Amino acid sequence: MKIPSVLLRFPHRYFSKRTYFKNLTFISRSDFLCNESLTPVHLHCSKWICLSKCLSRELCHQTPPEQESEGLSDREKGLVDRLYNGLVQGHRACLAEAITLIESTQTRKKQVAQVLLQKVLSYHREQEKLNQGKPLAFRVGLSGPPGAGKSTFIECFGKMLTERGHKVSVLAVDPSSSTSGGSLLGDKTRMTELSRDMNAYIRPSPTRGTLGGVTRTTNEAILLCEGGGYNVVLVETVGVGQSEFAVADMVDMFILVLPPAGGDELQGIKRGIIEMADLVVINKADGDLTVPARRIQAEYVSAMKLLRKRSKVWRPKVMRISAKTGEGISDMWDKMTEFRDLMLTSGELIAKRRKQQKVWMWNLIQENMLEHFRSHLAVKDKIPLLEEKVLSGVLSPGLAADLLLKAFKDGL
Ligand SMILES: Nc1nc2c(ncn2[C@@H]2O[C@H](COP(=O)(O)OP(=O)(O)OP(=O)(O)O)[C@@H](O)[C@H]2O)c(=O)[nH]1
Repeated sequence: MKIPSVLLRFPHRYFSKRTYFKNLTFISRSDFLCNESLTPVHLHCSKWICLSKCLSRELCHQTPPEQESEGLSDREKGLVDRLYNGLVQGHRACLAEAITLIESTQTRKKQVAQVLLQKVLSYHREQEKLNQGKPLAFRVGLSGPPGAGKSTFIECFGKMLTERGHKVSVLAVDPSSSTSGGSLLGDKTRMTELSRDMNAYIRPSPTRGTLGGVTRTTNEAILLCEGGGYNVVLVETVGVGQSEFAVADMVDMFILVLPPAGGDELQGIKRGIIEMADLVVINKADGDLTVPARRIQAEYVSAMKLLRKRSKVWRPKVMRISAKTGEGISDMWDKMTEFRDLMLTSGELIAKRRKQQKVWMWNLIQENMLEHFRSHLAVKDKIPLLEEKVLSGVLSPGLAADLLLKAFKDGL
């Protein structure tokens, strides 16, 4: 059954009792009237009709998510149900617990987490169908060197969005935290006001060490945040490693935040990151830094003209903002929504997300295969010995790899 032009709306744009109407689906009155099969009406006002979620599930012919929990114990099923229900009702504590579950490295917990994720995915699919196939949330990657003002920016930007009725989640990707023992990002003390805002959720760094692990949990955390009703998901990463390349592969729009500093001070920033940016913002364009900010903006505008075109409908832009005074932040959001709308109407956004799903799948395969290889009985004991021989120059890396791969294949 096809429902024409079903719209998901932020209820509080139309009604004042925000919490009461949360998670209800609104369709326009004309669409309601031309579809005889839609009967259970919970609420009705001049322009919009409200349907309950259970009705929308029936309409989408989804497999009941209950079927996905086969194989779990009653306790585990109870946990999945509790987290799922809490999540879709927008409880932050359940979202936090669900993300902790997907970050777990224990095999059993990983299985439970996957069941929860499947349920959230089914919920997503049905909500997106009701939204005419349009994504429910805007996924934005944010990167920049330490000290560029990312947290000051997120605090200011996030507050502006929540005041406008959006729900914002901030996820920090920081693989360095596991090696250095300290976290560069995701520290809630850096965004004190936003972390107290009930319509914002800030998640500290993932705890799994490898970039692959972090990528996986961040991708899954994005889905959970969206399931929790967050319609703007910011993924923050520090722009001096590999993580921002991974983040660019999970978001709709990638933004680079730079300080008004010249080439020498930005040596840590890799050229590749600039190529990936859909928007470059020069922060701290206030006071004495206004003039240097203007100069850097002009430099980036001309440099970016030389970059390969990645989209048919969008040329990367360079803007000036001040996270301290808030100047330019609203214009920046306008540019971001312009980007999203153009990408959506041209079909590029959906194509990008599809491609990202494939990249994600292969990343997971790569990560798991390597883990499987390293722990396989046929090679596990040989690895240290062959590594030693490569280090001492007795064996070439190529030959050592061939020997290990052969042992692995023979042992399958
Ligand atoms: N003048 C001015 N200073 C700013 C602005 N934004 C941030 N700062 C200052 O720049 C410094 C670094 O800001 P942060 O927001 O901590 O920068 P960050 O990119 O999150 O840095 P890390 O926490 O090191 O990753 C702080 O002293 C801020 O007060 C701005 O718009 N104008």
